[in-house]
Amino acid sequence: MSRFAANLGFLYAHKPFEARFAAAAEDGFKGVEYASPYEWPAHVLAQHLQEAGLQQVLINTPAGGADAAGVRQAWAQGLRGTACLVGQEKAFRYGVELALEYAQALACPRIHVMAGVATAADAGDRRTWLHRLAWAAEKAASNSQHPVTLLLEAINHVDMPGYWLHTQAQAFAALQEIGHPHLAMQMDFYHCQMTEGDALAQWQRYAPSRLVQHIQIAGAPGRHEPDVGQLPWQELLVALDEAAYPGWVGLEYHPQTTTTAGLGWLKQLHL
Ligand SMILES: O=C(O)C(=O)[C@@H](O)CO
Ligand SMILES: [Mg+2]
Repeated sequence: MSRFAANLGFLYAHKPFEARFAAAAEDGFKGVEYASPYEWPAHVLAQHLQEAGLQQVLINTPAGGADAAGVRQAWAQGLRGTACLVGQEKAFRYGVELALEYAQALACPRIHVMAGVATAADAGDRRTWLHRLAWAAEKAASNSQHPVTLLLEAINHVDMPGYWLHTQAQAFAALQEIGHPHLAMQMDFYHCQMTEGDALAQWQRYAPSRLVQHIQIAGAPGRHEPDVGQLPWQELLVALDEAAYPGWVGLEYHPQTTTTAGLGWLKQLHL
């Protein structure tokens, strides 16, 4: 299962977080991703990765907060990133710098930069978003020991109402406008299917640009295993092969029963 990564925020959810690394390795995964490493010291997570023989393939910037306590509370407070929120300059910069520190400690090459949810108090601003992404990309590029690629992910409004970045077209236009080699696209086929209705067509539209550098997958609707629902998951995996997609596919779904029992769709691929 060389290119499939277990999302430890979603999979093995019945186990304590620390135990999910070994569980993923036992199921044959070589890579893991999770949105928020910030509840644990980076060296503790690095130890879990090393003991389980896993690579960290993706983390997110914090959901919000301009200091350590703020970062820990942000998700529960309903924050989902700060990049487009005008009033959140300090939190945005703090979050990017913290994410870069964690990425280096975990040898993680990709960071998803969360855009934020528009509110009545802060509606979000495209120019602010683009300007901050350009600043963050320069930061990500400037660490010669561990350069990182920053990713933009469109998230659907059923799961995350008001999320600023919700279409592939928005992400693609921003990337073209900024044109920075350390900025790329994270295409989550579940969100794609929920918002645009045709994940395969979206993949075919954006694949030639080579800007899609991380993929996530779940069945739609429902966000269970890819073979539950209408997602054309087999055609999508064939299309990734045809395009020689070199990256990871993160399994970001809520298993219907247990994670291991629900891996039949993957095992049948004989990887
Ligand atoms: O919700 C998703 O989809 C993600 O990939 C997360 O990173 C956002 O929390
Ligand atoms: Mg996702």
